[in-house]
Amino acid sequence: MSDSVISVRQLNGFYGPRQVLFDVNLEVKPGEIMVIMGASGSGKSTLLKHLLALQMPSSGQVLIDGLDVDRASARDLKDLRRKMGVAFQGGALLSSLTVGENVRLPLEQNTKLDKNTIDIMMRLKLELMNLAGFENLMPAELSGGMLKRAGLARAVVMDPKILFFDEPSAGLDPVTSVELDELILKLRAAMNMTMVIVTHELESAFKIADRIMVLFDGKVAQIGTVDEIKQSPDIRIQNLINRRPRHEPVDADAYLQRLLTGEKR
Ligand SMILES: Nc1ncnc2c1ncn2[C@@H]1O[C@H](COP(=O)(O)OP(=O)(O)OP(=O)(O)O)[C@@H](O)[C@H]1O
Repeated sequence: MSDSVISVRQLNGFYGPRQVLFDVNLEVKPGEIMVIMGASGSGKSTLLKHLLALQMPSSGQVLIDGLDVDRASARDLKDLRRKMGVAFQGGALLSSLTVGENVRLPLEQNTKLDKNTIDIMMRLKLELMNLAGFENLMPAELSGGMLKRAGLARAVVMDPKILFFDEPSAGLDPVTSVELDELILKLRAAMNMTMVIVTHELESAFKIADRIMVLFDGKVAQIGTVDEIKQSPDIRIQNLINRRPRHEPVDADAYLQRLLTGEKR
């Protein structure tokens, strides 16, 4: 028995005949923030789809909160989905509803709670996201950072056990992005939620992650703490975190200059 909230074992994922995930293993512990990084096309979104039970393993196992998603009944999957909060870029707020109505929506659709209780829960989550008093505004009236926070409030309004967050910093300026990172940490502290976050932003990853998983071409390159990843002996990871291209173009003039002067790089 493992005490992991998420266990991925030897997962192989395909789109039709094309394999995009190869023998992926991952354990996420309760209350842990796991950040998934990797170049574009490395399989991050596909892995997320497996973790959300939107895609089933071709081989291998995905256990979420102890449930083997591939063997679970429709009813079990429905119950499982209630324990998962999702804040995705595509999952923007509904523009015709107020911020408050958007945040209330999951409670209205999935619970039989009365209006007052739903109201209190909505306000609590908005307050946690520093959006107290904004419930009557329309999404179009919010800034990019506020929209993200409102989306996050909606994702956690049902008190999920696990939060999945895709690209929290995308489209945000650096200051707003730092504020959002702080809110993510505050949220974890307040709700002791397990989180899986996909991000391209190194600074953000290093700030919020307990551990980072790095994917390359559908394979796990490394899973480790921030320090372990920073000191990784894997040259691909060093390239990723130092933002060097995979194959550095050779600058003939500079090379000749170094050769002539004996200067080291
Ligand atoms: N619906 C699909 N059908 C076929 N191939 C797909 C599909 N979605 C993704 N792929 C392919 O699977 C591979 C992994 O894609 P995925 O979107 O998981 O990567 P990613 O790391 O999330 O990329 P990005 O950072 O650009 O979002 C890519 O080669 C992609 O072209």
